[in-house]
Amino acid sequence: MTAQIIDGKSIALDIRREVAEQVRQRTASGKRPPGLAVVLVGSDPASSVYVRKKREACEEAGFHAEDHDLDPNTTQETLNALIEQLNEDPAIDGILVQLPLPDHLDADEMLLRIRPDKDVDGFHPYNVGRLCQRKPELRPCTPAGIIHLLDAIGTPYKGQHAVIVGASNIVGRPMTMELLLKGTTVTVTHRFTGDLPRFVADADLLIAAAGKPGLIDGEWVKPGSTVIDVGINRTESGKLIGDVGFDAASRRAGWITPVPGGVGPMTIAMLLRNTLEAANNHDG
Ligand SMILES: Nc1nc2c(c(=O)[nH]1)N[C@@H](CN(C=O)c1ccc(C(=O)N[C@@H](CCC(=O)O)C(=O)O)cc1)CN2
Repeated sequence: MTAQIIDGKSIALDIRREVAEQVRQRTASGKRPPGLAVVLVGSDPASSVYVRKKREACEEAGFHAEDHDLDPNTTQETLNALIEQLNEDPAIDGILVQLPLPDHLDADEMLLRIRPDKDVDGFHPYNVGRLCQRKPELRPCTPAGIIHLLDAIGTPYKGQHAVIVGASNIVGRPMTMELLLKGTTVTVTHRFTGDLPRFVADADLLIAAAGKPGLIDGEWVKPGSTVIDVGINRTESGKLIGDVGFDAASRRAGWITPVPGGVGPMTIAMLLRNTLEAANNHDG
């Protein structure tokens, strides 16, 4: 068997075009464009790439985008004050602070200060709680993007066993909630899980989000399953690879996402969607 490739890049482009069209209609009817503030603290190379991509996507969609590039030594007080200012700014519908923050800053404290209706990352405890309560409002972008991909390939969800590798706040935990909402049986594995190959071999739906290159041997993958690889790891030669051994996995799986060009572009597309949703909510 050779897996079919889930083309996240192309699906994300379709979403971005749809968002741009809705922004065009908004502004044609006299409404202001959605406003997104993108905050980057420091100059971590991967974060700088993601932030640049987010800013380009905003511009292309016709958003009002504000860049806030802060010094790596920025204090918690300065970051908090910026968030207060953006919370009060009527031109800003969404606030995104790129993670991870430098070690001296407390991301949880920062997230608590973002107004939940402007939390387009879906990381504020209010939005996390709403998702857990089965009443999602602004949803974390990467899991929402993965659900979009799974919908696009006609995933049956109910009766399926999903195995999520990695229990991060950004992917693993909200992904669990998204799949529970769909009626899927979910197992979450993490760094203390023994016998990972046994869990992977039982997964109809494998979500690999550990951020460890090649952690999952493609030979473990269940034949005919769907493999979603969230890992984006740069090798010494500069190549991007996922958490799953792609060649062997794609000989066994029914569907598989590539790295790059799979989940990553969906994260950005969903950020645009969330910002448009926040702007529509702010119209009153
Ligand atoms: N505030 C946030 N911080 C982080 C998030 C997030 O959702 N919100 N997620 C990740 C990183 N991330 C978004 O910020 C992200 C990761 C990957 C991509 C992407 O487009 N990847 C491309 C390859 C890009 C490259 O050349 O390196 C791909 O996979 O095709 C976009 C966004 C952590 N931080």
